[in-house]
Amino acid sequence: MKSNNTRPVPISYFGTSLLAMSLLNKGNAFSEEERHDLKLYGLLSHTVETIEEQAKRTYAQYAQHSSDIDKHIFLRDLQDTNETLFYYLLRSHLTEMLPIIYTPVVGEACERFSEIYRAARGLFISYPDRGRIDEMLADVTKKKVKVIVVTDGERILGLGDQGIGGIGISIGKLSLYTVCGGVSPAYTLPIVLDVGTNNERLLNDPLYMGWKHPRITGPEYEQFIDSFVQAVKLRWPDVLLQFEDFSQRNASPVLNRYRDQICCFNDDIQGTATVTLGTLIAASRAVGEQLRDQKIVFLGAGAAGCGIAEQIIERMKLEGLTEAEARSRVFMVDRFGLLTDNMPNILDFQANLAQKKSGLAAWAQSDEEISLLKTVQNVHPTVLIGVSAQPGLFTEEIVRTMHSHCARPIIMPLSNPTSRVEAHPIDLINWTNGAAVVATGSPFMPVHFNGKVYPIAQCNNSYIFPGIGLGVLAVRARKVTDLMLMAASEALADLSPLAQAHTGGLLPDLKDIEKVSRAIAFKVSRAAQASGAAEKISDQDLMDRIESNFWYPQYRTYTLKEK
Ligand SMILES: O=C([O-])CC(=O)C(=O)O
Ligand SMILES: [Mg+2]
Repeated sequence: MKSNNTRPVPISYFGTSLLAMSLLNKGNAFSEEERHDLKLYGLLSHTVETIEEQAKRTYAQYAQHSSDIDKHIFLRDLQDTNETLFYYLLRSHLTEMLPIIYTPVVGEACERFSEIYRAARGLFISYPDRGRIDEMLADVTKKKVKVIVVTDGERILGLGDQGIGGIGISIGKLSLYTVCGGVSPAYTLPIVLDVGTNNERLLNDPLYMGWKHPRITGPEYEQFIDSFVQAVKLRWPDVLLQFEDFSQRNASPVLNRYRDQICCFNDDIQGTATVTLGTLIAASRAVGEQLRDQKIVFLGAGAAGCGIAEQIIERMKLEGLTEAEARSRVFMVDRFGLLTDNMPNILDFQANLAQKKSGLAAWAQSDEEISLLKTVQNVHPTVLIGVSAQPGLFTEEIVRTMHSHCARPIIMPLSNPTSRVEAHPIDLINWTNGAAVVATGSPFMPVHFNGKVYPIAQCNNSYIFPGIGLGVLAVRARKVTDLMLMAASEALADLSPLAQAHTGGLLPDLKDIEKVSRAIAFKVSRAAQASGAAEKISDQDLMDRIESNFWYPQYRTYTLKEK
């Protein structure tokens, strides 16, 4: 690990209040000199420890918990006590602990938020307090907030409305900004907008800690979101604002309203699209083709699915197809069947993705809804993507049918968490006799089949947003443009072991995630400059900026600030 700036940091906290500051606390790692200077004598036991020693003890404590949710609670406690140690531990056991602090276990933590609640973290901005948002933002003691993840908790992963429990996902995502993308935890802020909940279980739960009221909607909701965004702009004009897990109904309108007003993106629409596109470019290369050669069927035509589809179409155009050619290769199926232009109630963001019924062959001409199976039987897709949040819908029949027309089908059941996955990788590998190229949204163990080991790529936004954050911070980008997202996909695809060397995983190993984030940050920054969203600087300066922005979990030396 390289090192952060090593100069002693003057701080104004000492004694018990210093130990209570999770960003500054070092526990028994405070040196003799610091103990003296910062009035810690007697508050700590004799032995001065290194972070390695502390991490050994902490890992042993972690390992004593048998359930995943208890492990999650333990790690969150550590995060609230000593953030440097938390990130040190996480970084040392990333593959093991990422699923605990993030997808899938974070889903359960959101569902059970009020039950497992320990200590305050982040900001809760509730609708009844709408007149005081400026004041609430002023209560944040962090001097510089550079990345915010905000949710209104209405569509947490595939788990629906979790009310204020949604802040769990904001916390989890920001932990990844730090451990994967080197964004200092001192610069991050999780926020939940409490606009009520329609989850009956929460409304009837005496322990629920949020505003017990049905969700506000329509103009009241819009006005509230607007007050929030304007207050953020005023308080932290250069912040990167990540919208997370808003409902399908609100995600696109909110993004469209604010994407030119503040540096922001929607992780579920754009982050998912970016990582999926990167994975698909890599998968196409792995089977010796380009993306333009693929025929793609989606199950799930929500904001996330349509966001991915549009990004794929943009890329196919860059690879030389016309818009019409690209659109003719992408098919969206949702619970009403294949999306066609004669259907009533097509949503705005779906309209351009509906196939022209008149342009399809006889199989699509009856008035009945066209099922996923029927679509696969007739379209002969080479790529199948699941973003339906409905488990098990990629059935054996569908997968075998797909494989009968395509030697190396690319199959991506992306729904999260694990309980929502459209098919399990082991089945996909079995049903296709080992031929499928598989990527999932949640983490899965490698599959052993016929004496071979198949690593399962986790096509999750976590490959992308930390790198985007690092890049945006490095060049202080004013916007997140489509060009920047496209650059992030390409950077990821270029690092695919399977595409490069025809062996190994489709996506880079998690142990290389810092390298991946740096590479993405570099290309994203370049694209920001090319889009006019950031000042131009030389490659060397850019690399220096990325490196100097990268925070490592190491203790700094403190001295008491002179009054
Ligand atoms: O958090 C994840 O694992 C991916 C994501 O954004 C979602 O499913 O909403
Ligand atoms: Mg999400």
